[in-house]
Amino acid sequence: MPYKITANEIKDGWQKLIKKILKEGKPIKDERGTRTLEILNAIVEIQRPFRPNFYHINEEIETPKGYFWSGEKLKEYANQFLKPDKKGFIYTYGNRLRSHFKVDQVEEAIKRLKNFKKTRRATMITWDPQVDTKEDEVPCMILIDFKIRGNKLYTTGVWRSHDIYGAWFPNAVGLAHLAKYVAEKTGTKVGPITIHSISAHIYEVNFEEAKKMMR
Ligand SMILES: O=c1ccn([C@H]2C[C@H](O)[C@@H](COP(=O)(O)O)O2)c(=O)[nH]1
Repeated sequence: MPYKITANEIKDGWQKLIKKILKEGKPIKDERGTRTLEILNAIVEIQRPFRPNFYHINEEIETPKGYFWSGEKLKEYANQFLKPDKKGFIYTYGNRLRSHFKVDQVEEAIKRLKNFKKTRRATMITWDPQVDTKEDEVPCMILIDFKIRGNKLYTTGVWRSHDIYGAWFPNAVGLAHLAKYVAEKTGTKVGPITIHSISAHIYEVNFEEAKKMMR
């Protein structure tokens, strides 16, 4: 059975998911020989990824206290979701979405949403079978989908494999920034963001930090 979590903000969704894995995760050794605790098919819905303020400017995403992803580093990472340039990395999500396949999937999705608001076809992928069936470092976020319903933009991301302590939070912030961009371009409001992690795991080296973060 999938695990369903609903949260107001990204930070709350992350904490609830960590708790779930620490409590119910099964020990799995991955193909690098590293120990993890894992649950399969964790689906987290974040209802308000951005905390609105009175004037709707400088909307904020709160970072968990003491967490190593924050400030400029987090902003820079989140921006990568929108940048076509992979800047020497093996892959980046922005590159896969906007340039790698010789099509800007973000702009194409926006076009479809503008042409027909309730379209079910505003979907983007990152997995390139030509490359990713052979390489070791391959994208974890595989698919992003947008739906407009009631003038709200619903964003869904699917991760084949998700490091919940080390990467889920910045990944979610990146997805939220992408959603914001698409919402602005389509004249909609950022609605819920749903993150489906097929393998949701925490590495053994992070167990203690993860527990501390829950206090
Ligand atoms: O955006 C990313 C990129 C990587 N990872 C994590 C997931 C896994 O812990 C690891 C990749 O290992 P494999 O699933 O490829 O073995 O990196 C993420 O969580 N998010």
